Amino acid sequence: MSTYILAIDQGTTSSRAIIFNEKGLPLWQAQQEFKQYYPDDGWVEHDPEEIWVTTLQVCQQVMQKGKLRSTDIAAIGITNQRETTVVWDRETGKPIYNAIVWQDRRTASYCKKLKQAGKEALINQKTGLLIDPYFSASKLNWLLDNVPDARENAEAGKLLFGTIDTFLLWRLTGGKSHKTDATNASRTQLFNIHTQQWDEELLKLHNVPVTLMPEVMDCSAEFGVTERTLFGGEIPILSMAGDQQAALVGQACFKPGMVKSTYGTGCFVIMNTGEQVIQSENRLLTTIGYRLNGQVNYAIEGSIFIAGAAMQWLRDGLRLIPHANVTEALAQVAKKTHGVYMVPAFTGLGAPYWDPHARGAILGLTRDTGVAEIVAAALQSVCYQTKDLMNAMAADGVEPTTLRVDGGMVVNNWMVQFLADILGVTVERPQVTETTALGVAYLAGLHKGIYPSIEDIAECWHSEQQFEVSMEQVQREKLYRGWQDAVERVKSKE
Ligand SMILES: Nc1ncnc2c1ncn2[C@@H]1O[C@H](COP(=O)(O)OP(=O)(O)O)[C@@H](O)[C@H]1O
Ligand SMILES: O=P(O)(O)OC[C@H](O)CO
Repeated sequence: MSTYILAIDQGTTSSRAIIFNEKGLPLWQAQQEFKQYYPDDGWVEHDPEEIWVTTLQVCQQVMQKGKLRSTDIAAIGITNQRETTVVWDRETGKPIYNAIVWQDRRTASYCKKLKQAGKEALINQKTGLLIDPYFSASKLNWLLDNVPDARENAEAGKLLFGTIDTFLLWRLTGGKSHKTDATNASRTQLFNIHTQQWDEELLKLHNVPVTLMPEVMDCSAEFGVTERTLFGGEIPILSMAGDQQAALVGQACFKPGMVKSTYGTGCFVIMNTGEQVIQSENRLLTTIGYRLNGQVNYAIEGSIFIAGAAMQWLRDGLRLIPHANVTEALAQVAKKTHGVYMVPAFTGLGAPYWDPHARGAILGLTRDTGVAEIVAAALQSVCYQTKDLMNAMAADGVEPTTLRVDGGMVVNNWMVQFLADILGVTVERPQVTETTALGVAYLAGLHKGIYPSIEDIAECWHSEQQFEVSMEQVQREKLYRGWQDAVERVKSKE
């Protein structure tokens, strides 16, 4: 029996495919970036056709690299940028509009009205989420209200909704399978995380006909088979999970209290809380970590909208650096006591502030501030934001002792060391940092029987480096107070 798993990782800035062996080692990879569309202030869109084409191409490329045929692939797993919303025509498969990306803020006023109508407690109790443009429901409502004929066609049952996992599944199966998994469903704000059903009251609140909604499955399940023509034969699709939850699995955080933090475009800290549903009193999200055999494993999450994206802004927006990989060397030569703080609130502030109107700032500049200090401040902002989230978790009574990190930014040793120092906890970096793809490969392997249980998966996790705390408490507190002061200055007055 073949034991190769093809993991599709459809992220915010690129589509990736990786083939893993049964030991969880990546053998071949392919990646393609795609275009970001910013049609208006705070709007972010993707072209779903570009998402589909880049995804298909990276899958085909990775199979070519490994000289593999469809029969050599035991299963496909799909993991994806979450919340991003697509609506398409059931007959033609054509999207009615671009995908509205999770970062998009166009529904801020709709969200404000929901808040003013006093709906936050209801939404929070049922979905574990807060009212913010981040989640799919307000985006879906916008599409139905603003795309010509959309509402009429939706009510006539002609349209389908999906997050990116569902859209890709629909295309991969030639329009035969309209499904999602519980983790992706839990980010829509239309899914009741207690009953595990689409919630009638929430569908009504957001004015969404239920006929649009996909079937919700476990993360390891029979999602469908690929259309023969795509890869020269059918390949079963046996897992799906939102990318941050997939990383929780890829980091083998299976025990309550274990935390992973992923540093890609944004940063997402997730703690496993087991069967316990923790309703945060500090504006964190309750979400589904994974669902296996109908058994729900809950998690608590803090989401930061800008992490690696701050490096992209230094590179593309300010042209201060040629590439993100020079930031480590620059930060090393920055003055130790530079006093510069960057608050990268380009699209508002996420957890625990949830201020969609806040905007970014660089504070504490002096005549001897140079590129190195600004770069260091950008890297540090990501670490300070992680501390904000860890503090919120601690205030909710769940305090982590170690942290497992992954994502494109964690190759930066300077940043990871500062993270350990500012948090005051040991930070662990695994051997395989493509944990998102790995997680969904594990989930597919679980269904296929390659891994008999999650305990077998946990044995595949190996540390590459541990970063121990080397900063004095007094220094940590002083630096963090400076950050808190900087955040106060960028918060909106609304
Ligand atoms: N050496 C580095 N130091 C800091 N940031 C980096 C470094 N290398 C890459 N990055 C950042 O990591 C991000 C890419 O991470 P990745 O996990 O691929 O993101 P995503 O999945 O969100 O597309 C980019 O925003 C990039 O700026
Ligand atoms: O594509 P990433 O890695 O930036 O992740 C995006 C998140 O899933 C948004 O919630």
